[in-house]
Amino acid sequence: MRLETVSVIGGGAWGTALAQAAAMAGRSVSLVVRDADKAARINSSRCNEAALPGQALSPAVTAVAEAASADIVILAVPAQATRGLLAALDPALLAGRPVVLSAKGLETGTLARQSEILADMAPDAMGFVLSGPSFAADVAAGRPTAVTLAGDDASDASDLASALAGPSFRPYAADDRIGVEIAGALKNVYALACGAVEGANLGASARAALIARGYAEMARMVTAMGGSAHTLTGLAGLGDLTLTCTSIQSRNYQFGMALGAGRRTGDILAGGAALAEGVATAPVAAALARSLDVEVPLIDAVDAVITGKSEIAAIVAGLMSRPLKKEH
Ligand SMILES: NC(=O)C1=CN([C@@H]2O[C@H](COP(=O)(O)OP(=O)(O)OC[C@H]3O[C@@H](n4cnc5c(N)ncnc54)[C@H](OP(=O)(O)O)[C@@H]3O)[C@@H](O)[C@H]2O)C=CC1
Ligand SMILES: O=C(CO)COP(=O)(O)O
Repeated sequence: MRLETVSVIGGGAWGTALAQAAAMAGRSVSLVVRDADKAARINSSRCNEAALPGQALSPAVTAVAEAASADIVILAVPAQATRGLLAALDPALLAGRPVVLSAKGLETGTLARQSEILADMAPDAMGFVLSGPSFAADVAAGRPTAVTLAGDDASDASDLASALAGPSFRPYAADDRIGVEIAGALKNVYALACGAVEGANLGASARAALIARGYAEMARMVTAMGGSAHTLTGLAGLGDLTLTCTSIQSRNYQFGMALGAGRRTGDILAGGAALAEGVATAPVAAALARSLDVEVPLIDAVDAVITGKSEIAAIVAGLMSRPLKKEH
């Protein structure tokens, strides 16, 4: 497999950071943004000011407004935009190529994982998923970061990991796409909950309990979907859950803090909140769990708060008064 050139589609924070990481790995990179003026501004200023203010871009990154053929395609748009993006792309750009899905979320309506959307829309593409503890600003600045890169074929995943690995970006190859995708989608839901704990001033002990019980829920979901709970011991599971559920830098955590302070989802969104994927994913994850008959009280709680069905105080009282049971 030739793995020299990379096309990153999506010029937000994560697309820009992944373009920078691929450039630092020695690849020649096109960063596909939605309009030509923005591409020109990025190329002349050598910075994507809207996405990663002040971050200088490697000379190996060129912004373009139209996707062209590349050896590796990386999709970095919000999870709800992936299907529409794929529908608009020339199938020849994807057929037989490694396509790396980097969005963390489940699709509204279909309950689909990102790799299921790819299989629907571009069945001839080779789907990989990339996830793990990695804030865009850290990756782009060259701070040490490690992620999981999973594909059906472990040897292809290793080749791709080698092509994208740089001095500060370390992808570990894996073969459990389901586990990696569910972990990446659900950690955002638990980050909303942990942010709400902070916003409602419920204490660090409550937040740690939430992380541990969230991890247990995640394991039930991954297993029910045919993934491996072992995947959760790695970067995409424990790693990203820890990062996102404890850091105010996380947009999901910030959104949760606003909920915890008593604000409504609609008001937070109307105020121009940054993308928080857990907001769309929580109701989908709750529906998915119901369809699989998996017990997920924390996901249900986040869903209830986000959709305005319940108040945080009532939810906490409800969770704390559930019948006592064995931990495992
Ligand atoms: N930021 C981070 O630290 C990380 C983010 N991720 C994941 O990456 C995904 C993207 O997040 P992030 O980049 O941070 O979000 P941003 O909000 O920073 O950027 C989203 C980008 O997607 C573009 N976009 C939206 N819809 C389309 C579309 N239909 N076609 C083309 N481009 C589109 C937007 O373009 P425009 O600017 O024109 O509106 C925008 O540039 C999310 O799933 C997130 O969970 C994963 C790891 C880390
Ligand atoms: O996924 C991320 C870090 O791994 C980014 O988290 P947020 O989208 O919550 O900022």
